[in-house]
Amino acid sequence: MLPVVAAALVDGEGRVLLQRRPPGKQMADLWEFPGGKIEPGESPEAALARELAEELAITVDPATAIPLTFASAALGQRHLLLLLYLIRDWQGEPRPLEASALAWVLPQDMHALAMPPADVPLVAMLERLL
Ligand SMILES: Nc1nc2c([nH]c(=O)n2[C@H]2C[C@H](O)[C@@H](COP(=O)(O)OP(=O)(O)OP(=O)(O)O)O2)c(=O)[nH]1
Repeated sequence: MLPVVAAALVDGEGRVLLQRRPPGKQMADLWEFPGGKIEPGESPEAALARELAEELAITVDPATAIPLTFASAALGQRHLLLLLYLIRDWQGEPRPLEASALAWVLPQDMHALAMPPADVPLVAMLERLL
């Protein structure tokens, strides 16, 4: 089992921040929610704050991360459990420290982007929940 946390960072217009996976990585060039693997002993919220600092150079208070929904999907030989959190407050302007690009996208417009298979039901949930 691969536990992963990811963030739906939402701006005042209801757009969500996506990042593009860089070339050379697994699932290169797909658009994903910022986040990553939970390390042993780490809480999901702490992992999320750490990943957002590493990937976007923003500061998030783990206590303000709101559990939104999750995805459960096969990923090669492993099984991905992706916990998606809603984040409305952060400090700093997101910068693509690891991604090849960032984009603010309305959930309804995400269908036009190539995203990991596990993210497809998450997009449908965002359309209903945001
Ligand atoms: N962050 C993120 N990961 C996703 C999404 N959808 C999805 O299937 N994943 C997968 C891709 C990766 O296998 C895993 C996330 O872990 P990661 O981002 O730390 O993995 P990675 O391969 O990019 O990095 P690494 O092994 O070099 O540390 O979850 C998503 O929307 N956001």
